[in-house]
Amino acid sequence: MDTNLVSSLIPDNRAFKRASSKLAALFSATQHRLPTTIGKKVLLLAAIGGGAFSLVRFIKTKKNNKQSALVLDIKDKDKDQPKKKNVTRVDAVFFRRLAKIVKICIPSMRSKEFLSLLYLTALLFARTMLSVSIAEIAGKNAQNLVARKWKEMGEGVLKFALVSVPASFVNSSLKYETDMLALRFRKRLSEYVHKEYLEGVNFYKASHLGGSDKIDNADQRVTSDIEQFCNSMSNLYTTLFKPVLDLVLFTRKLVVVMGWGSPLLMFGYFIVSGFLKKLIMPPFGRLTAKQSELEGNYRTVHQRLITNAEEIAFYDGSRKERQIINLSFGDIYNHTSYVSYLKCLVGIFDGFLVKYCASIVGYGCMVLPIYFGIRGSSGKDSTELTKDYIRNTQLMVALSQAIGQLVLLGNKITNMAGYTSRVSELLEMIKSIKERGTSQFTIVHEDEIPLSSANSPMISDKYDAAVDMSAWLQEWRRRSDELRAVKRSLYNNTVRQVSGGGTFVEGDYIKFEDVSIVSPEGKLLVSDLSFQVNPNSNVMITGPNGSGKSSLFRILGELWPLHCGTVIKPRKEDILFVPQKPYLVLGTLRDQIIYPHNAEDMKKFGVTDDDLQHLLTTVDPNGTILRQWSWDNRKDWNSAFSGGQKQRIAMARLFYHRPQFAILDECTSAVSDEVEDKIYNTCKVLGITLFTVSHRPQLRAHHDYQLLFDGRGKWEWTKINAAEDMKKPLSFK
Ligand SMILES: Nc1ncnc2c1ncn2[C@@H]1O[C@H](COP(=O)(O)OP(=O)(O)OP(=O)(O)O)[C@@H](O)[C@H]1O
Repeated sequence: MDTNLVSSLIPDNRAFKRASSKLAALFSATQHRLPTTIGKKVLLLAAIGGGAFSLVRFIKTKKNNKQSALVLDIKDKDKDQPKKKNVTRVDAVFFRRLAKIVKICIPSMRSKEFLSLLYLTALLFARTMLSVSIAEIAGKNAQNLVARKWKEMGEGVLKFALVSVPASFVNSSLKYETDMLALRFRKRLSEYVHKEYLEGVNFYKASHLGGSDKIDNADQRVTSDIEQFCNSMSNLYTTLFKPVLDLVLFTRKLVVVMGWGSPLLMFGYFIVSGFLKKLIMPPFGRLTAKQSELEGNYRTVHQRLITNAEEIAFYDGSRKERQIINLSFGDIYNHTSYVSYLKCLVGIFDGFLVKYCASIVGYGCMVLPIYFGIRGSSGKDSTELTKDYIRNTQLMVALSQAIGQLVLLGNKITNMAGYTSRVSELLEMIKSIKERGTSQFTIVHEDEIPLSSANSPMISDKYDAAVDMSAWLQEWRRRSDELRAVKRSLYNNTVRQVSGGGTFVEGDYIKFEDVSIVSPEGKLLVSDLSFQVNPNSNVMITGPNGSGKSSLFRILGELWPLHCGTVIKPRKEDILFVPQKPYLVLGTLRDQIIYPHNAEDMKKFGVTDDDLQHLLTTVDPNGTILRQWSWDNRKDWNSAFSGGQKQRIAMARLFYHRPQFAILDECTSAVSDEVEDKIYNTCKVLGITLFTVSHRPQLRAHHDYQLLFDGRGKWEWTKINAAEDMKKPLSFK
């Protein structure tokens, strides 16, 4: 502020005059330190450079954000479904939805939440009253100080100390009550959602039945989104109530001491700046909802990793899963940096218009009546003017803060619109599921199947259905032999950390020497196991439930430590595990076959979609999969495929990788005997040596040896005589 203007307001105060002239001297010294022209140039360059840098960053951030939205579509979402309406604006829909949720959070006037709201209101009211009285005391103290009235000054300080006790209590209680209100809202809303979501089989329908009722990231919505919504609602009440109350009280006070002119000027200013702000405001509601969705995706991919940890570990799928998780996090990173940047831009605007410009207008409002000597200021002495000045400054600052907070409230409300839409969608979808409960699914006729399915590779021009399959499989075997070295380069397994007391040795065959299988809980499942499997001699493993069949593979796959003995086995990438529970990765139909490879790996190996089609047709001759989906289709494959289709996909994956050894852990139980025979014959043609866990005697026909566990630690290794043993039960001798 102009120091001369201040001095003129307080003409008798010499100390103040001295201080202000020192300040003015300091100011002018700083101004003259740089030659003016150079200083201006430097400032101009800095401003242009800063502006250009900000612009480039803004464009870059915006571009990144767009790319991520295009590339990172990794959600378990059916793209063929029509888009759900997603309203995240602050409009009538928002207020309607908000009113519905508020009704759930505050069910009655006698509810805890309503009482909590009343208490919070009383605290807010008390805080404003205390602020007004602190402003009065501060003004009086300043007056007494300037007038050197030490006794009154002492009383003033004492009053200040007395007021500070309830002020501290009120401030801390306000924070506590706001948090508690949010927690109470969350309890109500969560319990309501739990009741609806877990009623009957709603949770199943919500996550497994497709269509517009399908809830994506239900867990994220129920846990995080509800919490965020309740926090923002509780905070909104506090931040809305305070400025409104301040506005009324401080305006009243100001009108008494300064008349209507100054407050009206202040209001006018904020109405204009509020309008300007609305013009430039980015769609923060939609961006907040998007942020929650991305956080939900990120949570989902981590959750999938935990749920399917064993299957992924068996497939050695960490590389692919890392890509998926990084992609999902990258999406969050890009989006968050874009939103932060927009917030920064809006913050610059807010700071300029709402804080600094408002202060300038405030000073104008305060100084002009004194300057022109209106409202009785002309006859006042310096102590009176100092008192007025300090009191009016505090009132004006409080008023401008109150109006500023109301203008800034727009940011909070748009943010809240995002959470409101996420929570409302959840409630609306659950309601729709409940209402649809007994309705039937609509039959879609062949000619109504969407275009993407009509493009399915089954009718692709390139695919030659009449090709001689056994010749094609021989050719595939030759090609995959050539590719083995390239595939090996994908994994860096030469140095392996082996935990436990036993030894792993690399070899061209599988051999167990005096190996005991011990469970993580220390239970001895099989003791001193010794056998050898050479290439092209298949082994069948049988035994009662829980006898340690899968555990044998956990050791072979190095998921469990080797307790004792020696295991000789080929490199990790030469053994493929096909677990009991077929694992389906997030991604396209193509990704399901080539897992844990990705599309780039497949291209690198020279494998085409037609090759994949041949492989899939081997296990799915009627085309139950390819007639429905094309290679680029993305689905929630766990729900989309039937049990048998999942197993067929797992087998096509086995043929794609064509390892030297394959471990089949009861993974053909859901396909017909005919398809099962076909699968085993194809493995023979491709030269895959099998290790099969099965309880079905007829599978002996495809195996050379049998390893039998008795469930009490004993085992038996026998040569299979298919003709004799076919009908024998699979029991210990
Ligand atoms: N992660 C684990 N922690 C503790 N115990 C485990 C774990 N995994 C398996 N077990 C135990 O090890 C034992 C053998 O399990 P395994 O899965 O090898 O049985 P299985 O012979 O394959 O049975 P099934 O025929 O039912 O598949 C079981 O008693 C099981 O409870």
